[in-house]
Amino acid sequence: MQPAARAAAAMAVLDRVLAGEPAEKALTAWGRGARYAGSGDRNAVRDLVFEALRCRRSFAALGGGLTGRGLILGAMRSMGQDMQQWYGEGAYAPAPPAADEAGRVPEGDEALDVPDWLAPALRRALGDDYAPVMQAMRQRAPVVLRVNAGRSTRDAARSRLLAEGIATRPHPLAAFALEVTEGVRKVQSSAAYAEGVVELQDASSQAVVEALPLADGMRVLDHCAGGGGKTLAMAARARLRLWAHDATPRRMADLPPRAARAGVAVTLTERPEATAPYDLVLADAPCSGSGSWRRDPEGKWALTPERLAELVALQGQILDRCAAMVAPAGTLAYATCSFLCDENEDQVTAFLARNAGWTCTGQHRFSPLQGGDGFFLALLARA
Ligand SMILES: C[S@@+](CC[C@H](N)C(=O)[O-])C[C@H]1O[C@@H](n2cnc3c(N)ncnc32)[C@H](O)[C@@H]1O
Repeated sequence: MQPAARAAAAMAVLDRVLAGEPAEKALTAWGRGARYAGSGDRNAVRDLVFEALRCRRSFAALGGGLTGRGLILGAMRSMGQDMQQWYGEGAYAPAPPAADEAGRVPEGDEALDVPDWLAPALRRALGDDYAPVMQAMRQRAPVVLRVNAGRSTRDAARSRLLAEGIATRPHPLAAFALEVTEGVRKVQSSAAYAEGVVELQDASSQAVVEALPLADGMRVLDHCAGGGGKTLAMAARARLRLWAHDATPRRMADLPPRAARAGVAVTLTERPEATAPYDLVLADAPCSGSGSWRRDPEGKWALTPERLAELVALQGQILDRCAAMVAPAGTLAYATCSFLCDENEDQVTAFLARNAGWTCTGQHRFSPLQGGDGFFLALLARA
């Protein structure tokens, strides 16, 4: 496909997304109908779509409207290009911009691609880092691997990956983190991945697990396990007795094969209370996801004040439920991939006010300026 045809395809996919279809679904539907598209074309269309979604507000301003066409026109203009270059590319080239598609230069929160209603809460949470962090959230996220300490050292894993055409460099945020610098698309088909030497995991996610007080022999519950990224990272840190729970058990469907690949044992449970108490309970709670907007840009535009209030209430309930399962002198670790104080520090303050006999022994914020997603971790100790 010519660049013009790829741009036209991205416009059509974006129109479906703007009409309410999830981006992955819209891309799959386009891919099924585009048998002529090779893997390079599919990757290029996908990259364009996700870039336009990360920068939806500013590109719509630059491109003269919130449509698939406006977003791609805005993307071109943000790179100092215009559709002129495509006019020779035949029938698939988008039509030249009309007079009412001139667009305008975005300013302030519009230029930072922040929804107006969220800007005050993000400013409060991020302070002087607000603008640089929001700029960072407009960029594509790095691909980071976690070396499985049970299978390899970081240096040995780097050599293995390099032999398969995947170049990496150590990531400063976590001891076993490697950032992929070349060969990103080869990772999931590599032998190193298939044999459990490496897993895909954001650097802040890894740093959160490194900050947990884990030791051999501990009984540990991952209460919001999802696909099990943190479950497996915890298993790599110490010899634990490990349980994983999720309110939607099918989200854990990949966990048994991933655990087998990594060579660790995890028990999935629908009734975590039945095997309580635990020395440590991790509540990696459902949240706004504001810290991972680079990976899930649709989440930025889908969030509403009502949904945020629901999430804050749910986080409080999860914390209280988890607290009841922590053994005396044990730890409740509360994590979110959110920037917002409502979901982080304020949630901890409210928990301590509701629950006597607990103290907060540490709070950490991980910033995208350190190279990972935005994350928050609070360690709560039971007296
Ligand atoms: C942030 S994700 C977890 C990501 C996961 N820990 C990882 O590292 O890959 C939050 C998870 O919480 C689950 N969840 C939502 N409500 C829950 C509840 N009330 N109790 C337990 N899990 C819940 C969701 O299904 C989702 O999988």
